[in-house]
Amino acid sequence: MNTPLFRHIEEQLLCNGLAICQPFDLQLPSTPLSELSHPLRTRVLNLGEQKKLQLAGTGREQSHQLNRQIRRDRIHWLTAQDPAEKAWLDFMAQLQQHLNRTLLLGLFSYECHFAHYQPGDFYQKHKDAFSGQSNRILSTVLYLNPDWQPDDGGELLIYSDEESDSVRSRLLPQLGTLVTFLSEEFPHEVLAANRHRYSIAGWFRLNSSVSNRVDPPR
Ligand SMILES: O=C(O)CCC(=O)C(=O)O
Ligand SMILES: [Fe+2]
Repeated sequence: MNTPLFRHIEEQLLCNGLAICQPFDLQLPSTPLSELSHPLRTRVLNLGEQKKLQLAGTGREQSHQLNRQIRRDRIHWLTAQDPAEKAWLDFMAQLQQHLNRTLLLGLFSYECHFAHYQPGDFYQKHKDAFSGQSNRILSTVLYLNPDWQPDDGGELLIYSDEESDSVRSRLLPQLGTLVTFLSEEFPHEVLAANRHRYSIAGWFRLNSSVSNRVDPPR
């Protein structure tokens, strides 16, 4: 059922290391992303009301104060307990299977969290993985904001490489847009918005188990 979408992601990843899927892409007449996104937006709004979104960190050793200079979002990890969250995890499990079959990526697990950026919040230029130091291989972001306008800000900037400041893609966080990219390849940055900005950021990982110890997700 999701084959055209998965094939689109597969082909773009193969050519560019980066795949952008927009809900009204004419090449993808029946993308399920809009359908999946609505209940996920409702869910993250509820989590916000229940104060279940927590300040995010960027690494265990870093102090809270330093984190605040790098990223300002609040997060909540998805689990299969909630039906909307489970639907997203199931969908990503299908994508994992597809990419392993077609691109032989050896993706082993997927972890993801909701993120809420309040007006003015940002995430400075960073990479999600550094070669040899992490088993995060593929990053994904699904956006959950209906009617996002260019004036609202909050774009995701994806840079060509570490050295240059040349922006390869600039993306509005529009409801149902999904971006997938190789975690070690692309530095990226979230610009401050003047609206509340919701998303699901996730990572496929390789298995880095040693001596029969299976690496836990996260
Ligand atoms: O929300 C986005 O556009 C990207 C978020 C991000 O880069 C991250 O959470 O690592
Ligand atoms: Fe990131």
